[in-house]
Amino acid sequence: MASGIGSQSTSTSSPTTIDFSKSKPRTFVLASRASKLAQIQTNIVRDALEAAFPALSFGTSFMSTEGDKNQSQALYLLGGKALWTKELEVALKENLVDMLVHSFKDVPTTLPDGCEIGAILEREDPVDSLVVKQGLPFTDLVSLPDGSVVGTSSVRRVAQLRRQYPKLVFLDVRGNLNTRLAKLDAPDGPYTALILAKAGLVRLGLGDRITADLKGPILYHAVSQGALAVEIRSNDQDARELCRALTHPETQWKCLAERAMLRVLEGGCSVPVGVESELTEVERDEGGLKSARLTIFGCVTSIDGVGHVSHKMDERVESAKQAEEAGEKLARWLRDNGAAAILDAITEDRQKHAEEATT
Ligand SMILES: NCc1[nH]cc(CCC(=O)O)c1CC(=O)O
Repeated sequence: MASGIGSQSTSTSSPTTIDFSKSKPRTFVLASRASKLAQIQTNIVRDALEAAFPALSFGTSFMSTEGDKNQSQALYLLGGKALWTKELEVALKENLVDMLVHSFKDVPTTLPDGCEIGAILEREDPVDSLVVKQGLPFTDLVSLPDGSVVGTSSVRRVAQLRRQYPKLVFLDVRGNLNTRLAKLDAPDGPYTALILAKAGLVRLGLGDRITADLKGPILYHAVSQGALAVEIRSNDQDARELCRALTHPETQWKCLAERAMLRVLEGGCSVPVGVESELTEVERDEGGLKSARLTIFGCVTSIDGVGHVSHKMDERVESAKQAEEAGEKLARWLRDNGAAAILDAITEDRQKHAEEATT
């Protein structure tokens, strides 16, 4: 019998009618990256599963991914690969684990064959936050002195902020959140401030480090930022059934619309695409979310911050699929109105760097 942490799951059957009370006991192993944030997020999902299915048992397993190991190369150049998910997906497919817990924004818009998103949990506040070095008096981006060094490894943040704050200097900063904050506060360190996702700080109990929240039009957040997703094997009916109970439909509709936009723009996790979405006039029935008005804003910015295309759409949607279609439509508008040229230039630049690195 499978039991304990990191144990191999032995159940491979997929019953057509699921009756967990009668089926053989099976421990569902949840897995994620090994960072403190990833572990906290995995525990959030495990707690939710235990609360919903008290008769079942759940274990956890943590591993490091390429994104954790490769701390030297700029994320911009590593862009487009499944940096934070690939090793985990291999373990999932080999039945070593059963459910992967991801920050949804780190999940590529196309999943490997045999894997699917089973659950999308309620989103934390998706905005980015400014975190100023301990002891400094600055309260927002405007108050930072000329030449201040702002740490972030995200091309989206750099591109959007360069446009509006040419006085600031942007510098890569890598490592998990605690490492980054230690680099920020180091007395002789270069950084005056960092830009970090609010959700990660809040989940780590570091919300008191937030100096200011940044949202549009100053900074549009990343696709799916702030939401957790659970990835499962497509043939694991039991896991799918469990996951269904965890999904927060409003978050699902918004995040799927945002991801559909990104997929059409053919960007990975590290392209300068910003988004904000909202559901209003929400109608519900016994089946859950029935219809809502989806307002979705999307933008694509060139790396130097000079080129910028944005658009906002508003549509009545009656399913997750229709929300995705709205996201796709927004992406096509952006592509046809200048985003294609910006993204092509980035692809070319990445290829140039890759060639230089190998010759
Ligand atoms: N790989 C970075 C990453 N992926 C998810 C989060 C934060 C949590 C979230 O967006 O759900 C972060 C840290 C950050 O961007 O500051």
